[in-house]
Amino acid sequence: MDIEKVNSMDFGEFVDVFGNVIERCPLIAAAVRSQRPFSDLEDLEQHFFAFTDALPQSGQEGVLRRHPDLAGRELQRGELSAESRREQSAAGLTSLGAAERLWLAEPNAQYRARFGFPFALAARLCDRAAVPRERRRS
Ligand SMILES: NC(=O)NC1NC(=O)NC1=O
Repeated sequence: MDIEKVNSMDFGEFVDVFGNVIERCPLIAAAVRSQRPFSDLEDLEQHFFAFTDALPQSGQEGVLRRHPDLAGRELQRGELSAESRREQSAAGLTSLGAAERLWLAEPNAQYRARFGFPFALAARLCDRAAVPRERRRS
C-alpha cells in the first residue's frame, strides 16, 4: 500500500482499513491517524506500537479484553473479525473437534478468571509453516 494514499485517506476510510490493526479497537486507529503524515508503512506500524505501549496498564488490559478466546464462542458463532478468523485458522483452531474445543475452553476460562482478560497470543505464529525450521520443537 502506498504511503501517500494512506496519508490522504479521510477519517472513515482510514478507520475502515486500519481499524482492526489492534483487535476491535478502531479508536486506536482513529487516534493514530491524527499523527499523520507517516513516512512509510513501518512508520505507521511504529505509531500503533507507540500508542499501545504508552497506554496505562488499564488501557492495555482493555485492549486484551477485546480479544476473542482462542477457539472460543465467537469462533463457533461466526463472530470473529476477518483478521482473527484468518489467524485462528492459520493455527488450525477453526478445524478442531468438539473434544479439542472443550479441552481448550477450560484453561481459557481459568486464565480469564485469574487475570481478568483472555489469554492472548499471536495465533498465526502457531502455524508450523510460519515458524523457522531451526525454532521448531519437532
Ligand atoms: N485470544 C487470542 O489470542 N485471540 C487471538 N489471537 C490471534 O492471533 N487471533 C485471535 O483471535
